[in-house]
Amino acid sequence: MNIWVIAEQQELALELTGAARTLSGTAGEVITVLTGTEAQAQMAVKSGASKCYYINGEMPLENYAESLAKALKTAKPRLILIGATRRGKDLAAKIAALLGVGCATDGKNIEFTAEGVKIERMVYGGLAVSTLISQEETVIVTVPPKTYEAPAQEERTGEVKAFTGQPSTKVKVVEKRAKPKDAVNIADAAVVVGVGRGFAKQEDLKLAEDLAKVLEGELGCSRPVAEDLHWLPEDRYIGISGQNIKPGLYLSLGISGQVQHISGIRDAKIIFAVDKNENAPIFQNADYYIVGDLYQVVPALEEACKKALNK
Ligand SMILES: Cc1cc2nc3c(=O)[nH]c(=O)nc-3n(C[C@H](O)[C@H](O)[C@H](O)COP(=O)(O)OP(=O)(O)OC[C@H]3O[C@@H](n4cnc5c(N)ncnc54)[C@H](O)[C@@H]3O)c2cc1C
Repeated sequence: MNIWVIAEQQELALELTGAARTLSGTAGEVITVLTGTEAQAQMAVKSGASKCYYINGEMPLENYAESLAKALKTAKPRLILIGATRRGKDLAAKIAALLGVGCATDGKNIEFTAEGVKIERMVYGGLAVSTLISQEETVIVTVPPKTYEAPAQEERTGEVKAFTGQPSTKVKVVEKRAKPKDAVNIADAAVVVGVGRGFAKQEDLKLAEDLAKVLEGELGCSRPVAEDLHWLPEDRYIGISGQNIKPGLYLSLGISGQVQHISGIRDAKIIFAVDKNENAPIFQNADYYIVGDLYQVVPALEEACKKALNK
């Protein structure tokens, strides 16, 4: 089975290339297209790509929809995996329309079966799983970061080429400025301390920061803390429209636990929640919890952790 992978982020390109290699078996071709350098493309080959095209130009990925669709029309892969970043989702919709094929968003547990390509997707904000079988000749699936593990790099050879298709856009890039971004990616943190609207003031987040420091963890938050209150950067909010995290420990402080937040913490190994409302929905998803005022509980937790960890 031939599979194309298209991703704008290096790590995601490797995750999807590894998944595609497993799905296609040794005989199938895996063609990866990534935005990046030749060296990054070489890494995709070592992750299982038979060929890798790199796009190292000025234009964002979605502007290559037409030229990529042209290449895909000729190649006719059975499956096209596209990294579900904002740009990737835009690109997937455009390519699906140009090729006239179906597009399943946020897919996981993808399998080739006798009936077709089986794809699982979370629906209703993560409350249910829908299973689709695509019997089309080609199907597009967008896959969020961290759905698959990036494989170990192996000594492999494959073709690496600059993508020659041109971007189609009337927009001209006049200047590029890096968006101020947190150096930390909470999706990779082993311990995440999540803060919610249970904190009355921004200064009070210091309590959570201190606890996170003792636990050598990172601070995450609910969406309103980042988007409405602007107390933390947007790449720290967790949930269906934010980050999916997979820490060993997620410590939720003053977060009610609405389904949109829970969707991002489902893969945490241990969820520990603190909320003053004994009926807070977060408790239904927590392994351990304390009903109490976080202004009293968090300093006590910090002390207890310091003692337990000899800090
Ligand atoms: C389309 C859509 C997408 C969304 N996506 C996301 C998403 O990705 N991520 C996300 O987080 N949200 C998302 N939301 C918002 C979500 O529905 C909730 O509104 C949000 O998660 C609530 O944030 P919160 O728990 O911090 O605040 P609240 O719901 O207000 O909860 C605050 C909690 O703090 C507790 N509390 C108050 N004071 C104290 C105290 N002193 N000590 C202890 N506990 C205290 C309260 O009992 C309460 O449980 C989305 C909503 C929509 C409609």
